This record gives sequence, C-alpha cells and structure tokens, in this order.
Amino acid sequence: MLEKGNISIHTENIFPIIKKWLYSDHEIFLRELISNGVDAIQKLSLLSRSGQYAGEASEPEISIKVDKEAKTLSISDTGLGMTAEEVKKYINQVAFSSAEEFVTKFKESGDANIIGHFGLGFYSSFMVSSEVEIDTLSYQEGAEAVHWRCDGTTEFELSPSERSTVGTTVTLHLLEDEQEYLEPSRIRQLVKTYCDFLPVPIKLDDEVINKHEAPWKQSLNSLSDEEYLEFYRYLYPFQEDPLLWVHLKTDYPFDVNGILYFPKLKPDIDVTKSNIKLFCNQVFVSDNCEEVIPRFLMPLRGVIDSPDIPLNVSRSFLQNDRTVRKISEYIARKVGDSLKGLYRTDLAKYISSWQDLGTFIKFGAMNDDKFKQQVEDFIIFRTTAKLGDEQGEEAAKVEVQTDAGDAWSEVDDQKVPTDANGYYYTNLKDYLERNKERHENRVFYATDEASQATYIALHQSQGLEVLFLDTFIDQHFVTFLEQQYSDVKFSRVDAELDDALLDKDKESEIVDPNTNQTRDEEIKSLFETALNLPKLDVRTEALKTESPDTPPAMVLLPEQTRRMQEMMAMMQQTNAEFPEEHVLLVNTAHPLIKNLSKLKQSTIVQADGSSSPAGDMANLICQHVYDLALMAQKGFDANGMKSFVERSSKLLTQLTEN
Ligand SMILES: Nc1ncnc2c1ncn2[C@@H]1O[C@H](COP(=O)(O)OP(=O)(O)OP(=O)(O)O)[C@@H](O)[C@H]1O
Repeated sequence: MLEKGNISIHTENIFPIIKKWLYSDHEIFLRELISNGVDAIQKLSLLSRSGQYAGEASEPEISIKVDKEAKTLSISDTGLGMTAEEVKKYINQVAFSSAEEFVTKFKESGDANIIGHFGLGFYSSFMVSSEVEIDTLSYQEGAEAVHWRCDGTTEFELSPSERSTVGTTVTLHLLEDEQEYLEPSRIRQLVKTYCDFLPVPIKLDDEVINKHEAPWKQSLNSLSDEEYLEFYRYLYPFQEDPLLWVHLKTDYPFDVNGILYFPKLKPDIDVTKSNIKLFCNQVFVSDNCEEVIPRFLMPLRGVIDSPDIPLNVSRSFLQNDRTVRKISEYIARKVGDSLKGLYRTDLAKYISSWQDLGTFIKFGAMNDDKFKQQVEDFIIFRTTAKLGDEQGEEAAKVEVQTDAGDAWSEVDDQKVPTDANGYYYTNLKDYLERNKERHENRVFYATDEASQATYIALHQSQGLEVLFLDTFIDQHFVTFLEQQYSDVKFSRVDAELDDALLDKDKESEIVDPNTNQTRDEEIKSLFETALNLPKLDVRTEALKTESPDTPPAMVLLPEQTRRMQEMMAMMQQTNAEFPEEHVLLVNTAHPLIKNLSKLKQSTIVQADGSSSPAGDMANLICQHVYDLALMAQKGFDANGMKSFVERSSKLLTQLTEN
C-alpha cells in the first residue's frame, strides 16, 4: 500500500445531496469521463508538438469496455496520464472541490437548472458507482504508474499500478440500480447523444461508435452543399431539406462555431422553443439555446458550439451575461448577412423561399432593431405590378459582347424573377418610389386575394399597385411599418377608394325641382330608406372605370375602425366580427344605379301612404345591390345566405310578373 488518506472536503454529507439532485441526470457521468479523456489526449498532443514529450504517443482514442460479470465499466484514454502527485492534486482536491462548489452554489440559488449545466467532471462517476478506480501512467520521464481507489466516502487509497502505457483508465463498479450502463446499446446511445462529434474516435469493444468529425469545426469553404445537407439530415432525420444555412466561425472576441439552418417553416411556427443544439468544445450540452440566441432565431436549427457560454449558471444569469449577449448579437448579424447575400446573389431563390423566410424575417425585424436595419431592404411583398413586363423588355435589350469579342448578343438573364406562380415581388422602398407621382406615401394592400378580388381588380384597372400582406404576422407588421415610416399610410383595398378611382367631374344635376335633390342625394336616400340600417353610411360616387366588371356598389371598412375591431378581437381571442359601422359606396356611374334612379322616379305614392309596386321593386333592388356588395366583401353566414336567397327569389318573381 503506497498511501492512504482523507479527501479534503468540507461540506458534510455531500454524496447524498448530489445523488438526490442529480438523479435525473445520472447519465452525464459518461460524457464527463469521456471529455476528460479527450482533454488529456489533446494536452498530450500539444506537449508532443511543442517538443515537451518525446515519447511515442499512441493513436488518440477513447476505449470503453463493459464487464458484465464484474459489473464494471471502464473508460480508457491515450492522454497524458497523471503522476501520484497529480492524482492527489487534481482528483482529490480539484475534482472534489468542484463537487463542493456545486453544493454551495446549489444551496445559494436553489435553482435546479444549474445541475444539468454543471460540469461535475470526474466526481459525477460516483452517481452511478459504489467504487471508482483509476489506473494512470504519466507521460513524464521516469513516472510510475498509479492506482487510485475510492468507495464514495471521503477516504481514498493510492498504490502502484501494473499499467505500462501512457494514459488513464477509469473503472466504475456500478451500483445495483445503475446496471443499465452495462448494456452496449445504452452506451452507444449516450455516446451518440453527447460525444458524437468529439474529435477523437471512441471505441466500444474495438468498434468506433462516434462520428468524430464536427462539420462546424471545418473551415468555411471546405464543405460542399451536399455535406451541409448531409449533416442536417443526420441531425434531423426524416425532415425536409433546409432552405439555406449559415456557417458561423469566429474566435475573437469570443469563440463561436456553428452551422445554422433555415428550415421550411410551418405557418404556425412555435417561436418559443429552440431546436438548436448547444455544444461546448464538441460535447453536447443541451437541446435548446433559448437563453443564448435571440428569440426570433428560435425557428432555426443546427448547432452552436462555444466554450465561452458559461454553463454552470442559472438561466437568468445567462440572459444577463455580457458575452452571451454579444454572442447572440453576432449570431443575429451573421444570419442577417446571409439573407442579404442570398438576396443579392440569387434573388430567384430568395423569392422562392420567401414563403418560409418571410414570417421569420418580419418577426425578427419587429423584435430586433439591429436586425431590422440589416434586412429592411430585403423584406419583400408580392405585388400586382407586372414588374417583369416593363423591365423584362428593357433587360432583353441589353446586349453584351461574347467571349470571342466579335459579336454582340442579347441576354435576358436580367429578367425580374417571380415565384413559382409567376407573381412579382417588391420591397417597400421601390414600391413607394414607383408610385410617388400617383399616391405619395400611400400603400394599397390586400389581405385576402379571393375575398378582396373585386377591390383588387378595381385598383388594377386604374393602374394602382396593390401589395399582398396576407400572412398571419402581417396584421402586426403593417402597424409596425407605419411606426417605422411615420409618413407612410397603409390602406387596405376595401378601406376607402382613392381619388384616382373616382370620377369627380360628373355634374350633379338637380332632378327634383320640388325637393331640390340632386340625383346623388336621391339615390342616397333611396338606399337609406330601403336598407334602414342606422349605422350604415351610404355614400354615392361615380367610379371611373369603364370596365363592365365595375360593381354597382361596394362595402368599405374604414381602415382605423377595422383595425380597432381586429385588435379587440385579438385581445378577446375571438374572430373579428364584421362591423355594423361600414360604408356602402354606391356607384352612380353604373347602369344599374342609373336605371334604379329612373325606376324610383316612376314610383307612385298611393293614397294610404304605401308605395306602388315600382317603389317595392326599387327597394328590393337596393337590398340586392347591398347583398352583392356584402358578398364581395365577406360572404354570408347561414342566416345571411338564407335571407339573400329569399330576397333574390322575391325580386326575380316580381321582375317576371311585370
Ligand atoms: N483522464 C484523465 N487524464 C488526465 N487527467 C485527468 C483525467 N481525468 C481528470 N483529470 C485531471 O483531473 C482534473 C479534475 O477533473 P474534473 O473532471 O473533476 O474537472 P475538470 O475536467 O477540470 O472540469 P469539469 O468540471 O469541467 O469537468 C482535470 O482538470 C485533470 O487535470
């Protein structure tokens, strides 16, 4: 027996406390022991490279052996080993003092989250073992192999060892409850989870069981697209391929490596849960990076590896840590840069990915001012403008000299790209610039192509450009944009009609010498009487377009009223009801309305005050016109549809009777 002694540990009953609180995380012991082995291997290779170790270094490897009979699990490395003095210093003092520190911290904070992140290192082996042995031979010249044994009390034994190769073997005598770690499948699973990307081969019964290449550690230009995709498929099997990716790599002022992927997003992305795997020096730490990356980056996937992210601290500490904040800003900036890069170099791909990228980018812009500044010119909107038709022709005229230098040929690769459905896209700046002359600082937008088709068509017929803001985030995004660009007003196509759509020059002839009513006033009161809806605002205007599709009337929802309604509905978590207060704009230029006016003039008020059949008919037609306008705006619910059908039949009957 070489030496017997007492491990200096001041916190009494430390074992039961740690065993209890670490219960759910027992498995991390393997990660800790393997990473100690990898550290030792890297230290030896450093010594060898700097000429401080001239001996023969064995092939770097970690070897795991299971002895089911003896109920032992051993982890061997070909690292630098330890002398007896080092065992006393590093194992008895350092390893155990980190355990002590853990208990103190745990007592202070009472935060169970620190457990998972706490590198208990060597000490964690006692969570699963009744006894732990170390056999180690230091690389140092003349060093003697040492055997250390401890049964989980504060007593240890140090004696000579048979070991003849430089390196360390840690042997665990597994507790009765922990025999699962004798199963090779369990060991494989743990290695795959925590140690897959460690830079050293890890062998189980002589077979390498880790991937041992970490793609994110490779230099930026060394990976092919196929390799990035392969890595993604490895991390997220059975998922659709990602749209694009960013390779992060910096070592100053902090050390961060990683690959982040933009997945194809479901419309209902969960922005509260991160899918990014956090590593520390290639050792897997956690499946989420919620404290480390900005919230808007949560939908991204991939890996972030940084030894500069403190792991042995609580969540709130992490969120307030300066380095972590800087890292988070760095990641956001890199993501912004990569989007910018794609926009500039491959607009067609950018547009085709917009469906998935858009929500994410808008969310980011709303949440992070720096990100917004980076991406604002790359936030694009589907537009009704036929950008390609104008610019495409121009582009087609561009001629370049061919390689031979003797001929000029036309190229049309400058064509404005569209999405798969042939739609064009624009950013806000270009939209405002293009439409400056006609409607300065005013943006017309639609939120639903189908239900707002009439309104969109009307705008298009007068050459007014409409943007589509039709994803779930756009309602907030419009408000956000108006705050950002305080001069710019957004109005939905059905909110009010621009002067460009109205014929303001038509004369207002007086039609009734008795009442002095103009034709417009007469139509207005005709509708008001027929509909009898006090909250409805009936307005008359002559719509400009000559197209036969121009409707006889349209329902308008003033922008602010509608937004209030939507906000209230959102707060109460209901669907916005169709507001009773809306505008019925009657198109006096429409033949139907002109005829209606004539029909009205033929109305005879009878002696008992009731109107003649012609008056009835005028009323019914007013109803019908209003119904059609409503239908173009929102459709009917069941009751609405029933009365619509009833009224229609009544009207048609009357028409056929006459
Ligand atoms: N396999 C090994 N080969 C050589 N030295 C080792 C080995 N395992 C542990 N040591 C020494 O013991 C020390 C304490 O190890 P321990 O795992 O408790 O803490 P750590 O690795 O320093 O930190 P952490 O708590 O992050 O794991 C190490 O710093 C190292 O010097």
